[in-house]
Amino acid sequence: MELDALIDQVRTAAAQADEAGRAKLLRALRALQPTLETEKDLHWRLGRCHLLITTVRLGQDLDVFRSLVAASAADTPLSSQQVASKSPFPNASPALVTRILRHLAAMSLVAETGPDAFLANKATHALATEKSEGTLHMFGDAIGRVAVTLPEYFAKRGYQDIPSGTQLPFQLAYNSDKPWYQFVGDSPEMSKWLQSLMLVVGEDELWFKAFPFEDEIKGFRGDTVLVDVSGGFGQQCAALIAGLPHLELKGRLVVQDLASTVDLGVRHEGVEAQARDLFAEQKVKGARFYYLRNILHNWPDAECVEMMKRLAEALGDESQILIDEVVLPDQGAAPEATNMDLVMMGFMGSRERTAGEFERILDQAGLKSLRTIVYAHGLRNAIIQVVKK
Ligand SMILES: C[S@@+](CC[C@H](N)C(=O)[O-])C[C@H]1O[C@@H](n2cnc3c(N)ncnc32)[C@H](O)[C@@H]1O
Repeated sequence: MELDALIDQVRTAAAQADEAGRAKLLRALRALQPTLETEKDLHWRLGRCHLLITTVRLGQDLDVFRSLVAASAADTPLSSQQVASKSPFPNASPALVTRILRHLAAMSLVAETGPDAFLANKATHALATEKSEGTLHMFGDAIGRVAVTLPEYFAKRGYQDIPSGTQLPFQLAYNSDKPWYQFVGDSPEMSKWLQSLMLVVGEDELWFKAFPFEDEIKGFRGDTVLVDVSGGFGQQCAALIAGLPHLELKGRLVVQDLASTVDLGVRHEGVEAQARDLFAEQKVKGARFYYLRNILHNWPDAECVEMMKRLAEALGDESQILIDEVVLPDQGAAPEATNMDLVMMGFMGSRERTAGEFERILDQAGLKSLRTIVYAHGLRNAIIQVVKK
């Protein structure tokens, strides 16, 4: 009974917490889990990892989450047979769908309201969107495929850290010679998955709510307020326009990316899209901000120095660079960040970095940081404000 009261207290605290409180509680509960688990529990938990994401992917392919969300709007639970019949594959086996739904319910990703009766819960709603489908293709198919090659890759190479290069776990997993971003550029499908992932990882906490954007652009006389350097489909520019409407940023924002990304044609009103390679001359000169979000972690140090030099050459008197990246603390990094570090290693031979590691890159490019503002509680993304030395 005492335990029930305690669990209720935690539930209430979770419901009432702000973003920082929520992240703190989640960290504490994660840390608590291994102290509660037996050896067997631990092995079962690890043993479920691969199949969990695979089952979600199967559920998305079969529109399980979308069907349950629609059923929940009418408050009418669906059976496995009904879920199977609503899938894009009318011959899908209800027996297979039963197995999938049972595991999803066991993992609290759908609600089981009775024997063979299912509805949506909070997680189901999150998994029933196009961006979630793209994100889980990335996490499940692409990242999963690279992840399972790591033991073989490192065994063959005597467990050395990856310096850089093109013979990475990604190439082994995909049996390809292409660097990751060339591979993405040749695959519109993969490109959309990647941008979905970028959308999901960046949508909750907006950097310009913590960074004093409005104050910083006061008195700026130039035309271009911000160039989102390799900004994908321009998600951050769109968020700026929507989040700070009174600043009238339309027409003063530029998003640049590889031609293959720009050619996919996703546009936002008031945002100019330009094809530009990161290592080519920056033709937009003297913008107030050159903003790079999740770019440096894609590249080894030498390439980072080169791309920063190209930006340094374009800086005017009022220009600055904003690097939006995870900054790893010297101790106690978040699991999202350490996970992403290993993903970067496997796909691009690159890494997440500490403040000191960023500073060394900036120094070699003739730049220095003014300050660092941490704005996201999960990944602990931060804005590093950079000027010429
Ligand atoms: C991790 S995504 C980040 C996208 C965006 N900044 C965001 O945070 O949502 C990396 C981006 O770099 C782009 N990219 C990769 N190689 C590039 C290159 N050589 N030149 C320009 N852009 C490149 C990709 O197309 C992709 O949009």
